[in-house]
Amino acid sequence: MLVAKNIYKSYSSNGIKNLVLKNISIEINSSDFVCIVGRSGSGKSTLINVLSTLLKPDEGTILYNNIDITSLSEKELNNLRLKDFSIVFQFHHLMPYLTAIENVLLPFMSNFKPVTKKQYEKAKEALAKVGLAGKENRLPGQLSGGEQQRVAIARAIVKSPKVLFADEPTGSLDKANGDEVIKILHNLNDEGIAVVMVTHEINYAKNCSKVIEMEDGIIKSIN
Ligand SMILES: Nc1ncnc2c1ncn2[C@@H]1O[C@H](COP(=O)(O)OP(=O)(O)OP(=O)(O)O)[C@@H](O)[C@H]1O
Repeated sequence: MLVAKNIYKSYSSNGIKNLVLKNISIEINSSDFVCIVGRSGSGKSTLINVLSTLLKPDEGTILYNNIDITSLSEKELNNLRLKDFSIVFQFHHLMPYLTAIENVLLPFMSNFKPVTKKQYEKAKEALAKVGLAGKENRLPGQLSGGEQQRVAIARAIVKSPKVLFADEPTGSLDKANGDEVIKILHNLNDEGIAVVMVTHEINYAKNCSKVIEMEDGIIKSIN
């Protein structure tokens, strides 16, 4: 479904080019739960950002259902991100003055039309899926850190994406809340969403269908 071929990515600052991804090739299937692991600075976040289209690679192709998404226009990329790809970060990035359900409804608001009853029901369903039924009308500040992250996951899945990218989704959580988030991601994967996750927590990589180990910008191993 997602095939990255010969990806190179560098950052430039003060005229100095830092090559961070060096000839990366990977294949992600629709049923995969992929974990990207590796030392700090090995290029994990850069890789997930390139795969999820947040960053453009310098070289290489990324085929999504046989379409090269590296050559899409910004408008086409936005469509892809709204429809098929979704992203969860280490920090939840919720709007503090909107309730949980209003935050989850945000992806429906990109066309400035009023939210429909069906969309509201979908948002409620997404919150129930992450174990937050009954807490729809709480503000983020009235939820625990783990619950806030689960609202962010509900927001990411409300439009039924095909691929969910998660960059250190448990990074700011304690073990119990981190475990809960991982369980939710596995449930979503069982329901048919491909998951691509960066994690420092080697235990969380154990139940993944693919573990990609990064080292200094190259893939050290794929298991
Ligand atoms: N926006 C940027 N501009 C310049 N250099 C960057 C930028 N983002 C990352 N880098 C550099 O690219 C390299 C890889 O960073 P990246 O964040 O992808 O690694 P990582 O494996 O995710 O690290 P961590 O586990 O610490 O989050 C690092 O040397 C980092 O300093």
